[in-house]
Amino acid sequence: MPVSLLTAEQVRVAERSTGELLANGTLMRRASHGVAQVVVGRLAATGGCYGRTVGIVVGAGDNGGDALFAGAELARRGIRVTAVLLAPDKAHPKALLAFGSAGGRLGTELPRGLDVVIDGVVGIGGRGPLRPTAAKVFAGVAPSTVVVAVDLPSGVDADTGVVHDPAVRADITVTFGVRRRAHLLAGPQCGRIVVVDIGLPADHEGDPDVAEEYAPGEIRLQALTDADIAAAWPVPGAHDDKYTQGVVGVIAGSHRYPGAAILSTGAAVAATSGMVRYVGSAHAEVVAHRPEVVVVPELSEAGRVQAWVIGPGAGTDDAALERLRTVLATDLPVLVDADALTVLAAHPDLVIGRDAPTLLTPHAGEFARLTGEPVGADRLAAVADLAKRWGATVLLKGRITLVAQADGTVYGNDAGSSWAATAGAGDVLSGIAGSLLAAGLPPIWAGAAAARVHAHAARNAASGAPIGASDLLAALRPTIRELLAP
Ligand SMILES: NC(=O)C1=CN([C@@H]2O[C@H](COP(=O)(O)OP(=O)(O)OC[C@H]3O[C@@H](n4cnc5c(N)ncnc54)[C@H](OP(=O)(O)O)[C@@H]3O)[C@@H](O)[C@H]2O)[C@@H](O)CC1
Ligand SMILES: Nc1ncnc2c1ncn2[C@@H]1O[C@H](COP(=O)(O)OP(=O)(O)O)[C@@H](O)[C@H]1O
Ligand SMILES: [K+]
Repeated sequence: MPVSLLTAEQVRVAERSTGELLANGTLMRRASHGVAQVVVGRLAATGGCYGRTVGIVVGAGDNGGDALFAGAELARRGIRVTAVLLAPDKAHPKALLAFGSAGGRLGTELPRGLDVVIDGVVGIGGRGPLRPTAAKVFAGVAPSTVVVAVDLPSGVDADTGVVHDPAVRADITVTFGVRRRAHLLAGPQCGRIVVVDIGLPADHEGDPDVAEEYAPGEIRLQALTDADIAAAWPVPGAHDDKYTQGVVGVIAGSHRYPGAAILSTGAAVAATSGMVRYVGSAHAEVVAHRPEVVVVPELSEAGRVQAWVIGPGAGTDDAALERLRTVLATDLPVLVDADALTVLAAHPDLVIGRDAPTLLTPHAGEFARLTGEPVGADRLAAVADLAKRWGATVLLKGRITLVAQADGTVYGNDAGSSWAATAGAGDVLSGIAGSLLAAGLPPIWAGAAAARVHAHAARNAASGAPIGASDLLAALRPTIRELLAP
């Protein structure tokens, strides 16, 4: 089941729904216990707890309360804990008392050479960047110190994932009950994310939607899991043949840029069974790499397909516009990428009002061409807005890929590494997503599943060293095998 990522307000609604547990502080005790356990686990794995040193940076709200209660628990285990209170008169009174009784010390700055620092400056109540006093404290933290953020790294916006400057960069983020949007949108800033069960309804009823109510058109952010994707991935059945599984047509590449055609068709061949057609002037090169691709130079000669991919390395001249016009006039799903997006930017009417599914796959530069302005810091709002205005599904590329449907549903994927930031990687993505579209997956699923498999393949191919797009392509089949039969 896709994982939901909630806004700060939705998290507060979920917390309020527990009634007494919130009012009597049980939730906070569970949350702080979770934080302490993570820190203990980390110390235990690297030599044990006794005599180790932990610093706590404490803000004015309940996030600081969590940190202080966690600090009390750590102090009782023989750890030397020092807390810096950023707003001493506002620090959570009960937590401060517990911290002092357990033997925790207060300081005006953090000791040097700490094993762990706990960021309890702000959580979902935070606004804007770290304030100067907090920034000064974190500036003195050594790179070898493990930074554990309570709920969110402070300075990261809970709803948009915008990483303000300065902000805390965490190695581990411990959160409570349900994931916040920033845990996906600012994944690299959060480090490893640990979700602690604090007894919110959503934890127990197996339904992450319990806490959520959405008005029509409101953004609803989710992440597909490997299990979701494996369940949806097209696998041929006993009565399938090459046609029944969906034929994808790829219009890509040129004499000048044959590589895009080879990468896109190669990915389409690897991603699903069935059949791949190719239209374009790189047909000889495509067949030389993949003899199973059925190639023709002209669109008018192409046989039937169930979805089109158009654009990678395909040019932006009048002929390219005509081909784009022709495929978008069909009632087939169409994936528009690369050069075709540049052409489309001048002719948005070709997509707006189209009844059949359309998947646009821009990187940030192409996105700016489509909308006339940069993506901006709030990528989620930007991609959801374009999808809504154009009535299309939009996949915005990057380390965090966001795929937005016109109704406000957005699937996000953190690639987990950035090895895919290499020329031609987008051509591979287009082939994967196109073949999934041809197999009948809705565009948001085709885009999100392709992005996740693409990211896994990049990581597998790289395993610690740089890759080119051909390496990513070669890793696709083993990656899909691993996904389907883990
Ligand atoms: N509800 C529950 O049951 C549970 C809640 N839980 C925990 O509570 C957290 C939410 O607590 P919260 O609502 O008190 O807000 P919180 O994130 O501590 O920050 C607000 C304070 O920070 C300040 N401030 C704002 N921006 C700032 C900045 N940039 N830099 C510095 N300071 C800044 C601002 O004060 P100001 O200085 O502006 O007066 C404001 O008072 C949540 O994330 C989770 O950890 C868990 O225990 C589970 C159960
Ligand atoms: N920093 C990054 N981390 C992870 N993946 C990335 C990063 N930057 C780009 N990618 C992925 O690599 C691919 C690049 O696509 P694109 O920019 O169209 O490249 P090209 O046009 O050269 O094929 C996309 O799938 C994108 O999501
Ligand atoms: K925090």
